[in-house]
Amino acid sequence: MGPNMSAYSSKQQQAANRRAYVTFLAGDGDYWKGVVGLAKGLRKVGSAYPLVVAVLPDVPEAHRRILVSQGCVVREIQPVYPPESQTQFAMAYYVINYSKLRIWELVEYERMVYLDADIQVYENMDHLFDLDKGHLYAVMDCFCERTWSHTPQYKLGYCQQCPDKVEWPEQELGPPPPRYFNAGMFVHEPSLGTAKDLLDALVVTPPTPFAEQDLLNMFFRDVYKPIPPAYNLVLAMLWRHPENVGELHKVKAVHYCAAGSKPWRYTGEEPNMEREDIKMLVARWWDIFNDETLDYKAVDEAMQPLRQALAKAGAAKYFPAPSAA
Ligand SMILES: O=c1ccn([C@@H]2O[C@H](COP(=O)(O)OP(=O)(O)O[C@H]3O[C@H](CO)[C@H](O)[C@H](O)[C@H]3O)[C@@H](O)[C@H]2O)c(=O)[nH]1
Ligand SMILES: O[C@H]1[C@H](O)[C@@H](O)[C@H](O)[C@@H](O)[C@H]1O
Ligand SMILES: [Mn+2]
Repeated sequence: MGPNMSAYSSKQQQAANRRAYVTFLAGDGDYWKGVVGLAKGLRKVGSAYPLVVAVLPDVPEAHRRILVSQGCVVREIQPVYPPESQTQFAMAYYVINYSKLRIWELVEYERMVYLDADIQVYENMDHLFDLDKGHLYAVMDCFCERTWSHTPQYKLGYCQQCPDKVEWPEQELGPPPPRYFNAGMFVHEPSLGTAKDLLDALVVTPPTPFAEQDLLNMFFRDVYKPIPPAYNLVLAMLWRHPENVGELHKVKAVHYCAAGSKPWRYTGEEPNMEREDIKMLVARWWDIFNDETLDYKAVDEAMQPLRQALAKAGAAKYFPAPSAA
């Protein structure tokens, strides 16, 4: 390798070092299992970038140690609280998700892909880091589940996934609601300026049922760019809008967000949970979680620069993660 080439690749390397997946972990419950599953899933698809876990102070030391032993980069963040209000969140615990706003403060990274702990990645999606800067990329949500029952969309049976099926009554309600993303997955650029603006916006914005998801939708309205549902398959899409899902085996990331679908709590009892596709997706999650060959080994770390270089050169498919072999 000539001197120019090595200078080039070290520059590439520096850029790669400033990219990471990031997830969020709060409390001493069982969501750490989701994070472990995600870390192993990212390894299985040969992702070139680390998984940062933004943890709240209430995550026990024992859980943090498990995450580190799985190769995660653990970063403690301080909780963020919304202004006081009588708001009923769609799920009572959504209030803790305001702390997700802290991930804009992780400025040692220039580009991050945020993933909820209840997401599993089944296909490599490292190319998301190459998208044009200046936008927030995420998948459009679906308004058809009961969690949306407080909204005019739900009451009318209007969903942005099929806007022509039930027409929005523009005469009565004005223009249709702007495109709305699910905040379980998005591509963002950390920035202290944006982080401050988000926290300032929070102070003057009354809390609403979908907590930080609503706030992020308002804040990024003008720079939001939708990406295909395959990057964050909200499970309800399977029974609400199957025509928008495409082939299940081509889906890159599955979001186990429907009531009763978290794999580590799955009983099959809630509505739709007895579906064959759901059972298959839950089993697929467990296969990865239980696969010891996907456990982190320090040798993976040593391979990272090589994997990144090959991924850049488009050779990722010829070079699967060694642990997945
Ligand atoms: O006790 C908990 C609860 C949640 N989380 C973290 O918070 C994330 C969000 O919680 P859920 O995945 O249970 O929430 P949903 O997917 O049902 O909710 C959706 O709406 C939320 C509104 O607050 C968020 O925007 C969330 O990212 C979006 O996918 C989890 O994945 C996990 O990363 C924890 O660590 N511990
Ligand atoms: O964030 C929520 C959550 O993930 C719900 O489970 C889903 O029904 C909604 O569509 C979504 O907006
Ligand atoms: Mn989720």
